[in-house]
Amino acid sequence: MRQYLDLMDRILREGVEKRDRTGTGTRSVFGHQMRFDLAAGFPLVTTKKLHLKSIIHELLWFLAGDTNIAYLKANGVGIWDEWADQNGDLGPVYGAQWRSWPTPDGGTIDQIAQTLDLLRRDPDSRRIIVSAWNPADLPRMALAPCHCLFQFYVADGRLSCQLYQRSADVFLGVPFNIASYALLTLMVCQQVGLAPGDFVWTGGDCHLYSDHLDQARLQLTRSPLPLPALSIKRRPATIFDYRYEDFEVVGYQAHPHIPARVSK
Ligand SMILES: Nc1nc(=O)c2c([nH]1)NC[C@@H]1CN(c3ccc(C(=O)N[C@@H](CCC(=O)O)C(=O)O)cc3)CN21
Ligand SMILES: O=c1ccn([C@H]2C[C@H](O)[C@@H](COP(=O)(O)O)O2)c(=O)[nH]1
Repeated sequence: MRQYLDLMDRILREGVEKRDRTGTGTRSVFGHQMRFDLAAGFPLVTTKKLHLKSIIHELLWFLAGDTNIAYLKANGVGIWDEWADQNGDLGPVYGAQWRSWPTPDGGTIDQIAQTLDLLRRDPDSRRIIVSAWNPADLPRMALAPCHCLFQFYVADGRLSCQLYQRSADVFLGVPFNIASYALLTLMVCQQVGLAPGDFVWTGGDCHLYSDHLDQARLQLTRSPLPLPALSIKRRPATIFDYRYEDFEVVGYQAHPHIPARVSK
């Protein structure tokens, strides 16, 4: 994961100080791209230990179209707690937009089902896109989508995915976001019968919060370890039928975890 260390290093060297919505303050660069060959290993950060558990459950929760934290809490995942209301609701965030984007006539669009259908029918299409950025719904969302648009691409029997992330908490959020989309791409590969290609991460406002700078510097003193592999133990009937137990990370070696405060 040299790519990830390079991004932190770039922000520390070139980043400008920038105030932000949360009041914490950041160092920020605008526009950055990283590429991960999914055939070369699963891109899970090795310079601090990450728990794939939260990442897997969050992705299954998005795919289920769920926007209430009850499922996450039931599985010991607390990453969305701070943003939920008294009933656990987050408003029409990722899951709602992915699975039931509202149409003007009162219907809904299942962007995930359409994406799998399009990948099978017309893999050369340049329109295989899922967008969570729904301006009409933004006022009702607890947090505007950060990973807001992704596109699939098929060439030489390999499936690639590119994400546009408009706002990137590089220390806490980005390791989650990379692993999550890498996992989603492997699941889609399995479903449509393609080999894994690249995951391309494109960031807009890429920032380190001012209370993450020491943690970032500590991480930069560490050497990346070989990437683990991600094994999917079963081929479920559809993209919506995966369970937590279907996934296993094999050979994950990592430096110790580095705690950090999340800005709200
Ligand atoms: N400021 C901010 N950064 C984010 O990354 C972020 C938000 N807000 N709001 C919405 C979601 C929630 N996300 C989060 C929230 C917390 C952690 C976090 O605390 N991670 C810890 C371990 C948590 C765990 O596995 O239970 C870490 O050390 O990675 C990560 C992503 C990503 N998003
Ligand atoms: O998946 C996620 C979700 C959120 N973030 C970060 C990026 C920002 O630090 C905040 C969102 O604040 P905005 O003012 O709405 O940009 O959360 C992330 O990195 N990944």
